[in-house]
Amino acid sequence: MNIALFGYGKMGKMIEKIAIKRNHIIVAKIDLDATDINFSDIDVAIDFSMPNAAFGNIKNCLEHNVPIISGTTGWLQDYQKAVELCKKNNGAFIYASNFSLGVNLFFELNSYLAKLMASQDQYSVAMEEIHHTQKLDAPSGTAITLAEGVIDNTDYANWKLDSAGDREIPITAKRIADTPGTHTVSYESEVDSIEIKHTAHNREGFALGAVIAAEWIVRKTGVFTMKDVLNLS
Ligand SMILES: NC(=O)C1=CN([C@@H]2O[C@H](COP(=O)(O)OP(=O)(O)OC[C@H]3O[C@@H](n4cnc5c(N)ncnc54)[C@H](O)[C@@H]3O)[C@@H](O)[C@H]2O)C=CC1
Ligand SMILES: O=C(O)C1=N[C@H](C(=O)O)C[C@H](O)C1
Repeated sequence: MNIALFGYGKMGKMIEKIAIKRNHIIVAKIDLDATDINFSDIDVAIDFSMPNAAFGNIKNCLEHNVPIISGTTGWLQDYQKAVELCKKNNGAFIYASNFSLGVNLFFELNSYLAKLMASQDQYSVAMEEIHHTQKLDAPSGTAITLAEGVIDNTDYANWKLDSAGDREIPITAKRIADTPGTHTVSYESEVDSIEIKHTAHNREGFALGAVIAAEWIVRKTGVFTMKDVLNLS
């Protein structure tokens, strides 16, 4: 498969390694706004760029009939516009806040635990995410997806960075050098705590998941999620 990388930073480079190992060809590495991209060569594009660049890259690919996988976080105010563009162009698009298999299993576990806790008013929920110091957005996209998993299954209505009011999930974001991504969901009562935690040891899981999603989406049309790719529920 001919793959174009939008964003050639920490993730772009890791995806390149894994894609080549899986016998794909990297036909373009776009690391800044570019106007001279040869879209006719590209079977699928993978975007791990920056919050202010992702939507433009997704739009560009969809308007040139190139399926696009995006893992960039911090641009979700434009997600619905991307969905509309995909439908209008009869294209193919996946956004995931986290492409690793482990985190996608963790999302399922989080939703299941939230369902169990929905009727247990003595517990209150909180989340913590820890990432490297270069991360631009907070809270992480993964923490937002985890919060949405709780909101969908309980009477929590919203999430908030740091302190939170009634029926709001507080998310703490910590930045510690060289931390690929650690997420904890905890339920506290007066007498005990329940915690679930996912720790990424490196970026390989994110990159492998993105390449698997790119392999999966070719010749499909529609807006998909990692649940579709991994056949979860
Ligand atoms: N969904 C997932 O599984 C994961 C998502 N991420 C997200 O992916 C994004 C990238 O992460 P990293 O590679 O660690 O960041 P990075 O900062 O190492 O790389 C981003 C690259 O994007 C480039 N860039 C800037 N403007 C661009 C444009 N208009 N078009 C193309 N490239 C452009 C920058 O020059 C930079 O090299 C972040 O939003 C991060 O939160 C990171 C890891 C996993
Ligand atoms: O910026 C990162 O590094 C990561 N970003 C994603 C997020 O915001 O959840 C996924 C992963 O945790 C690494």
